[in-house]
Amino acid sequence: MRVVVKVGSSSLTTPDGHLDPDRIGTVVDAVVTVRARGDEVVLVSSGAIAAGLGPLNLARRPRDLPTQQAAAAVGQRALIAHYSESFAAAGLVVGQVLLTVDDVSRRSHYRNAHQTFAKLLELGVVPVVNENDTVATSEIRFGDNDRLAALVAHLVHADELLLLSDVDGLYTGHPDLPDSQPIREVRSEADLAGIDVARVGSAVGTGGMVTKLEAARIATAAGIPVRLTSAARAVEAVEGEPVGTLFTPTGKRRAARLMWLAHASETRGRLVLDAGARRALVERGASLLAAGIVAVEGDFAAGDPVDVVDPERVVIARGLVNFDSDELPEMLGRSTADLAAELGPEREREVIHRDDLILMS
Ligand SMILES: Nc1ncnc2c1ncn2[C@@H]1O[C@H](COP(=O)(O)OP(=O)(O)O)[C@@H](O)[C@H]1O
Ligand SMILES: N[C@@H](CCC(=O)OP(=O)(O)O)C(=O)O
Repeated sequence: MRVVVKVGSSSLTTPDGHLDPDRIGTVVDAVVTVRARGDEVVLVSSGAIAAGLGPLNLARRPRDLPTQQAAAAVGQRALIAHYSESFAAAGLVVGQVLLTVDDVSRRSHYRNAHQTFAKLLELGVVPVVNENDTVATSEIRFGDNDRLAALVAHLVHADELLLLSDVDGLYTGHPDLPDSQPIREVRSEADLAGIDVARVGSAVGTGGMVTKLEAARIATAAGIPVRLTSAARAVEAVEGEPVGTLFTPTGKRRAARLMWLAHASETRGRLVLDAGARRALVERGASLLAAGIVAVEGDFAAGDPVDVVDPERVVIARGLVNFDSDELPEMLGRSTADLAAELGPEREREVIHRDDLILMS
């Protein structure tokens, strides 16, 4: 059994921007409980920026990226020092893993990260993961660690993802509102209809409940169950108590390549399909041929991820394109046989092969 535990900034730090030893202690206890029964655990911990505020005399979470990066550099050191000491007391060694979007979205990096985790777990280390905030720029930033945790859960082939926050589960509306009711189980998207997650959460956390639901969607679609509860109930959660909200799997594990394609990659352009090509992709699971494309938008190279949109510009799929954006215009609407005859055999390929295509709905 392999568990990924993700804990948010609001559950680890005091409002004045320092680490809260008692609250970190409950998370450490949960990890130690998992390890004591012989299971493996990866800890995804936020809190670097929040823990850097106090030492830098910053009153609140900075809005600008350079100050966030500086705070993260200071706070991450304190965070990992605290974890190292706490886990050492239980005889466990900590390894720090700082990831960028590229590490979970580029195929070669993904493989590399997978091997690193495999070795750390084999050696009995507790990997403590965070985004590499000090180098991540705004364009390539996760920002919140919820989605990062879901992608890490897929990366390490986790059996469960535990999201720990300052709230003890999902509610029908903001938990401060008197009418909000707890939700014990989410089995499909339909169970989320009418649930209000619009209001943001704590002052130090990012994304609120919205990013947690996104993380739950990513993980459950890949066959990984997700439990959302408060950090205070972490030990009960890892002991299998039915605390918080359980999101049950909705899909099966997918190839890592398709996982990052759907959830982590940034597309470089769009291919607009005609109605026939749309049907071929959606109903028959066919590859995308030049004959069914009516327009090409953006500037991309062969191998880049692109969005595939229908005539109304609704995204229906994402795929790895086999041609550069400047090669495609002369190919549009033409049959594969024509392309081969007029432009050479290298143009005979499908524009996106079905194995490199993922339907988005
Ligand atoms: N429907 C809802 N159910 C539960 N919490 C909600 C809901 N809508 C908004 N929230 C807010 O989301 C917050 C958790 O998000 P966040 O502060 O980003 O946490 P973390 O730092 O743990 O990632 C909760 O404290 C809560 O105030
Ligand atoms: N990587 C950032 C995490 C950002 C963040 O606030 O995430 P979260 O508290 O999980 O919503 C940090 O360590 O400060």
